[in-house]
Amino acid sequence: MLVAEAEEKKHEKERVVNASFPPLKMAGLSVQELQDLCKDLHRKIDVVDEARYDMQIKVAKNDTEIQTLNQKIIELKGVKRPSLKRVKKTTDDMLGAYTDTSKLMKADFKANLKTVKKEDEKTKLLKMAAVMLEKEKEEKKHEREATLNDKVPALQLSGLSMQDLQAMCKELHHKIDVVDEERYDIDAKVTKNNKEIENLSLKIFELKGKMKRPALKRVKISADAMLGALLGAKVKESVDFKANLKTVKKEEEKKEEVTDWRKNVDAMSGFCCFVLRMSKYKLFLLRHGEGAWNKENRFCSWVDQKLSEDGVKEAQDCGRLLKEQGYKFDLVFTSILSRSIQTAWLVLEAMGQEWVPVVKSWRLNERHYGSLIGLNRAEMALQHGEEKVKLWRRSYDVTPPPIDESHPYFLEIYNDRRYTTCDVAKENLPRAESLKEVLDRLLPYWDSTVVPEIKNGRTVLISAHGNSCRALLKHLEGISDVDIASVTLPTGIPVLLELDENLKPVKPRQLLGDQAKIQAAIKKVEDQGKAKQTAT
Ligand SMILES: O=C(OP(=O)(O)O)[C@H](O)COP(=O)(O)O
Repeated sequence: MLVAEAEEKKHEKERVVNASFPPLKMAGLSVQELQDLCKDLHRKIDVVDEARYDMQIKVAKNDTEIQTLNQKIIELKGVKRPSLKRVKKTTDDMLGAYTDTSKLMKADFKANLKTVKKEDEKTKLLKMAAVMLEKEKEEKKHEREATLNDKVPALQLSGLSMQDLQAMCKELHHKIDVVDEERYDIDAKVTKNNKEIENLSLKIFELKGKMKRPALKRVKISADAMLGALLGAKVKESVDFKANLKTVKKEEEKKEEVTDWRKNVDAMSGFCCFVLRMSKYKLFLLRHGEGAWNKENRFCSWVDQKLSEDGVKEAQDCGRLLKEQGYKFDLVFTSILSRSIQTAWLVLEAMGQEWVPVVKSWRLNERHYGSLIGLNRAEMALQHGEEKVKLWRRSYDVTPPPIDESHPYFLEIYNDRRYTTCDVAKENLPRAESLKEVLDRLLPYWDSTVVPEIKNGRTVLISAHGNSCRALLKHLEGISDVDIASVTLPTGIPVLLELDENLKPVKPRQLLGDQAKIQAAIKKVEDQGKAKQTAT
């Protein structure tokens, strides 16, 4: 069976590599055409070689991460790691160590930082560490360029005969195959490593014990509705029977709190009240196109993933649709995560409105999922049950356990230079958030920065994330804490809100595009929390 599997993998590899670079056809080509072919093949080697190089770096990074996670598991299982030696060092010694790269690897930041008492000394050290990291990044960049140039030297075509050119084409074509095969193998290793990291993270999560049980929300619900639910009638999944049974004391408690503006509207006989209020402003909310981790069904949150190929297409389609419908933007707001910025750029490009200013703020970032970051939703559902995953994902005021320094993505997030540019100090940035906490950090920005622009008559696009957009929708539409759980936004679909002079919606939100496809996309996002599937 193992042999058969290996054979199958070999064929798959050959199929993929051959499909990317079909056999060489040189018959009947002129000298000029052969030269062009050489250039084209040379460029392709560059592209494949760059991809190969980047993946190799990722493999090295993943290997280190796997080692760290394994170590963490050993620790959590109770086998003690030899304790770090807390060397008392003066600030000057430490600064010396940081400027001397040979000593840098040995410096134990955590232990030493604790010994440095004065705040200004700590700041000095952190600044030095930031400079070092920046320098290291630059060095890596140069190393990458040098390695790639070595591997694929510049093309020399002048003075070559037709025969020479044909030989060179063959050589280059062969080289592409070699590099592409290497790239394929490394790609397979990256996938394997990612899976392993995911499993190890899950194991750590398990070992750290069960998550804090979220406080149950006491929803007042009528006795009839509860009986209906018990008898199988369609009710909201978020209903908590135990809590409800305790709250239902008398039949008079049938009165349901209605804070959702749409319910108020229904209560006032349908849409009649909309026509009484004029639509003054149009506001567009957009959850970015599909990101790499949306595809892998992992909680992405503050990890900076780029758009997947499908995500790029979604953003471009969104821009084309908005253009077709004649919309024009004056200002775009994004988070400081690449996937929302990339989406804004692609939308503007597809609309031919690249000149429109784009303003970024961490306050539009995705909800901080704390220690859940990086974990696979379907696997979490398998371990903890779908209901629990739904609570973590959709309840309004449940905060997941915070991310801590041992989390595999902690440093990647908090060492990122972008978080030194925020309007709050890095140490005060969230370590985990409920949707409520997202709204709490988003509202001051909305009120102080976005609202004045809208009221000045600017048509605004907010290119952000599933949960930052949901938080804003909750605020604008007055959706209740309970009902917000059933609001799901698919990626790459623009949401149009028409607002009156007080920025209150005058009609239901419109998700623009093919409605059947939108419904299917919403279902796909909801199903991400189901145990059955592991990736989309
Ligand atoms: O990164 C995320 O959202 P995003 O793709 O909108 O940026 C979250 O992981 C979304 O997860 P959720 O749909 O389970 O709330």
